[in-house]
Amino acid sequence: MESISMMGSPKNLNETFLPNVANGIKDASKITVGIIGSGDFAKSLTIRLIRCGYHVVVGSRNPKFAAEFFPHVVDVTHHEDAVTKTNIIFVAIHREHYTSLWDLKHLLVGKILVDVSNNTRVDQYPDSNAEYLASLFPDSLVVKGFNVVSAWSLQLGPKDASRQVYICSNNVQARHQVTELARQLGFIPVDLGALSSSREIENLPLRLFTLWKGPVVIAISLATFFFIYSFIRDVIHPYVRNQQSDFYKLPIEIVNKTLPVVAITLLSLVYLSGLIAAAYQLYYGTKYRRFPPWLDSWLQCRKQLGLLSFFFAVVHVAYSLCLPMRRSERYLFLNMAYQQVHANVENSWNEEEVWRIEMYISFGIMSLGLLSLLAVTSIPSVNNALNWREFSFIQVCYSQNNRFLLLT
Ligand SMILES: NC(=O)C1=CN([C@@H]2O[C@H](COP(=O)(O)OP(=O)(O)OC[C@H]3O[C@@H](n4cnc5c(N)ncnc54)[C@H](OP(=O)(O)O)[C@@H]3O)[C@@H](O)[C@H]2O)C=CC1
Ligand SMILES: [Fe+3]
Repeated sequence: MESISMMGSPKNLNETFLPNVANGIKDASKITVGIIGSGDFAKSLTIRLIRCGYHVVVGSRNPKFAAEFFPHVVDVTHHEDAVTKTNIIFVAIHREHYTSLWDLKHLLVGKILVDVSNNTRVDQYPDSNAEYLASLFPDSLVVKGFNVVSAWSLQLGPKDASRQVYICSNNVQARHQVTELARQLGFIPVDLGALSSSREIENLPLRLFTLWKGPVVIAISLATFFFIYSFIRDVIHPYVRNQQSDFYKLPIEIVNKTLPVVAITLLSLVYLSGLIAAAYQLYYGTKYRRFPPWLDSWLQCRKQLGLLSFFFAVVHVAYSLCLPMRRSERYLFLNMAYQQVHANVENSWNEEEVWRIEMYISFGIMSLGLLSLLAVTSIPSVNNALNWREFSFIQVCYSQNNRFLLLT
């Protein structure tokens, strides 16, 4: 069997050197994968590769010292020796040190170099690290991948860590081989095509809740606005007019008045974007015209707006359930009872008020139930399990839910 550990000139990449379990041609135990660098990533990747049956050769500047940190089955050697022993080499060093491999250029011809590097800032360099590596070694087959998994999650194993890895390369064969290797290591490879995607892949770990930023800012702005409005209306205004001090309402009542308004406003924003998009298409008489960027980003973050709406609704429910527990509520209740006795009123039953509150609570619970259903279906694994018809059904439930919420 032709193992990639065979020495010599560039191999024919049409011939895969990774194990193919399906037809039993290859055996992982006979395959050597190279890693340049002996840092955290190299150590974790080594452990994962060994667990999956691969043989690993590590290239280090100081192999004697580095060998102490690797299992004894790992061949820790000099860079030059390591790259001659394998055809697939993980470059687990930082971009600044790529040039240190320059002397190995002739040994790397036709070999797969997997660039796993990350940057510390988005778009830190004019070109991506993988493109830079490809420019240094134009005769090697550079593949970008594995940078989205941390050394920690590599060690934990596929069950406990994020499983998707994004892979791209200008060489289709090399890309397929690394994709297959990722699969063998228990990851879900996502093929992003040519190496030009590497910039996007390198920026992925640096993004911080990209789609959440806008909705969170909107939610906080709305909450602040409605909180100040309710505070002025329910606390400041009675104080200025009648010298009535209702400042005790601030922590619970005013907050609880703000929450449902924010929830329903966010929910309406979810649907408003769709309506505006439909109006836009009707106005221009075509669905093939691009939406303006603001509408595009609005449409993209509907899920986040919906989930934030759900969050505010849940917190509102928790606050509302706690309302009768308050000391202020008890005093007000006693005062009311006293006034009633004083006024000689025997029965204070108000049929209209009773019905209003019964309906209010019932609709509130139903709305929350339907909102929860929608929140659950937004979880990717649940969403993937639904077919198009089931998804539309949930959407109809969701629009009914809006009516419930408006009624409440
Ligand atoms: N750590 C992580 O969780 C992740 C890391 N990565 C990427 O993996 C790569 C390695 O990261 P990590 O292992 O954490 O880094 P480390 O700093 O732990 O290790 C880097 C390795 O590079 C080698 N090195 C250091 N200086 C030089 C030099 N001047 N010339 C040549 N080689 C040098 C060293 O190996 P030696 O002394 O044996 O030569 C060192 O062990 C980086 O590109 C990083 O972005 C990607 C995803 C996650
Ligand atoms: Fe309410």
